[in-house]
Amino acid sequence: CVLKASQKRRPLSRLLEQLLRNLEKRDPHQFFAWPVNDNFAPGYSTIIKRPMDFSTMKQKIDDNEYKSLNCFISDFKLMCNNAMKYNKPGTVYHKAARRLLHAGLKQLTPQKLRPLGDILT
Ligand SMILES: COc1ccc(OC)c(-c2cc(C(C)=O)n3cccnc23)c1
Repeated sequence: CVLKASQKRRPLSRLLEQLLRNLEKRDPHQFFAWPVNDNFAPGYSTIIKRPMDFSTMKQKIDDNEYKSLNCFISDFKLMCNNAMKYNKPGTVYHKAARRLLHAGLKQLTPQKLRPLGDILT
């Protein structure tokens, strides 16, 4: 069937959605799936000035807010670094963030992304 213009996804959006799905697989407990709630994380919104989570990244893709892959990667790093700032080392969340950051950046290396071709230039 022919896609209507409104259904056509921009090439960058399609790529970012694929990368996001792969990153989400590294968060099996879904600690990063939604915004962190101050009720479960006392003082979170005073300590973390720029919260980020996978659902917000998905919305930014849908709203075409990411103009480049680097902006997407910056939000991913921000999300993980927020967790390593708020949660003490040794906590389940700090460890999950460090593992997620490490695994995620391995998926986002130029070697892994080069096969996607000129979509990134
Ligand atoms: C225990 O189940 C959940 C479920 C969802 C969460 O965040 C979306 C979190 C969560 C995620 C985080 C993070 C990422 O810092 N966190 C910090 C303190 C207390 N809870 C959380 C935990």
